Order: sequence, then C-alpha cells, then structure tokens
Amino acid sequence: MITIKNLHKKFKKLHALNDVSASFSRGQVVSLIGPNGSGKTTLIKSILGIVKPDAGSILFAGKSIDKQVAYRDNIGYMPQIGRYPDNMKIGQVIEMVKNIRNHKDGTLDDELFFDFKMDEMQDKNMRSLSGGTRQKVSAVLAFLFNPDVLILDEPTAGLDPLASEILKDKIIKEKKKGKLILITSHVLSDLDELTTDVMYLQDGKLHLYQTVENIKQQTGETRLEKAIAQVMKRYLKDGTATIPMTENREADYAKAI
Ligand SMILES: Nc1ncnc2c1ncn2[C@@H]1O[C@H](COP(=O)(O)OP(=O)(O)OP(=O)(O)O)[C@@H](O)[C@H]1O
Repeated sequence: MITIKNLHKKFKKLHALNDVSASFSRGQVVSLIGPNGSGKTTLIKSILGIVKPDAGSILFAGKSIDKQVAYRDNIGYMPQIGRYPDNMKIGQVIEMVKNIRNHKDGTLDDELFFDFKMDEMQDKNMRSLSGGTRQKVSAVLAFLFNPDVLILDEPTAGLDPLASEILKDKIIKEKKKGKLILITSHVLSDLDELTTDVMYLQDGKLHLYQTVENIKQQTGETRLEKAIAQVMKRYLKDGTATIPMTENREADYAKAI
C-alpha cells in the first residue's frame, strides 16, 4: 500500500533520514521506534507530504506521492502535538475539519467521538483544554473520516489509562478491518498487544524491520519490550549494524525496490 524507496532527508548537515526503504501493507500495525531525534517523525511527515525528501521516492497504492495531494484523503493523521485555533470550541474545530476534508456522506466514524464523551465537551474552548483532551480531539479527527491508513505519532502520550485503553481498542478494531496503521511510541508496553511489525530507526537509518512474531521467536521473550531490547543488544553493539530482515519483510522489500 505504501512503498518507500531509498529515502534521504537532510536538515543542513544532519542526516535525518539516511537511505530508508520499506513497504507497508493492509492489516499491518507497524510500530516505529527509536531514540529521540532518530527520524521517526520525519519519516511520517515525508509520507504525509509535509516534509519533502531530498532523494528517494514514496509510492501510495503504486503511485508516486510527488505532485499529488489526493492520496492524503486516505490517511488519518494524529500528530504528536495537535495545534488548533485557540478561540474555537471543540465542536467548531470538528465541524471545520469536516468541511475541509472530502468525505462521502454517511461514511464518518464517530465512535471515538462518543467513546471519549466529546459530545459532552463540544462547547469547551480549545484554549482551555488539558493536554490529554487535546490529544483526544486529535484522535477523533484522525479516525473520523474512516481512512484506509492511520498514522499516529505518540498517540497515547498524555492520555489517562482509560482513554489510552479506548484508543488501543479502537486501533485493534481498525486493524481487524484490514487498515494499515503506523504508530510511533516510546512506550513499548503500550504497543505490545497492537503491533504486527517493528521498525527501529537510529540516526536516520533503518536498523530493524521485522514481524513481532519473529522477534519474539528469535529471543524466546514473550514481552515485546524485552524481546526488542535483546535483539538490539545482539546486533547494535557498535551502533552501525543493520539487523537482517525476516523472510516476509525481505519479500516486501524486494517488492519495494
Ligand atoms: N524542520 C526541521 N529543521 C531542522 N531540523 C529538523 C527539522 N525537523 C527535524 N529535525 C531534526 O531531525 C532529526 C530527526 O527528528 P525527528 O523529529 O524525525 O525525530 P524523532 O525520531 O521523531 O524524535 P522524537 O522521538 O523526539 O519525537 C532531529 O535531530 C531533529 O532535530
């Protein structure tokens, strides 16, 4: 569904993305992990067309995203920090986005809107919202248009445990419908029950892209957090090794190049 080929992005001398290639298909929940500043958000923003790579290409459903914006209608994006007009109310922001986005009548998914009890908060001013409530607004907007692809940047950051569970349940539901979901998070325990694949970026380089099943099998660990730590320790002693891909990732990669 999304294919990335040899992507490079520099901010002055800093190589934020260094020759990243990968492909993503329906039904995958890919957790994008890595230290602060490793290039996760830059990769996400490149897919969204917000950041323009210096080299390489990104295909959405087989077509280059260069010089087109229509593909974005198929993506729901939850940014790390949602920025909204301070003087508007929650209900007004949601209405505004509905008016801007192209959507077919009767296709809206307002499940999170009600699960997060946004119907009771519609008149709250964006200016007065807590960080967590702001996150809920971002989540509602990401899922609202029933997109085929969801890109969630640190989705549970700032959410209370109940809201976090509601969001995770929603992600699992959408995964079962065959949607593609890309998530960045530093809280690996949050990702354990959701993730099908893990991508590890460091200094802009893709070091690992494997199925969770394989990572757990290789290490004998049942918890994702521990399994990844083991794999990383084994391969990244000098910080440069790239972990060999599992068979199905190899096939995906072959398709991508
Ligand atoms: N617009 C920009 N101008 C200059 N440098 C940038 C810009 N955007 C990102 N960078 C730099 O690129 C590198 C990668 O940033 P990015 O936000 O992709 O990291 P990240 O992995 O998402 O980090 P975090 O886990 O902290 O969210 C960082 O060193 C960052 O400072």
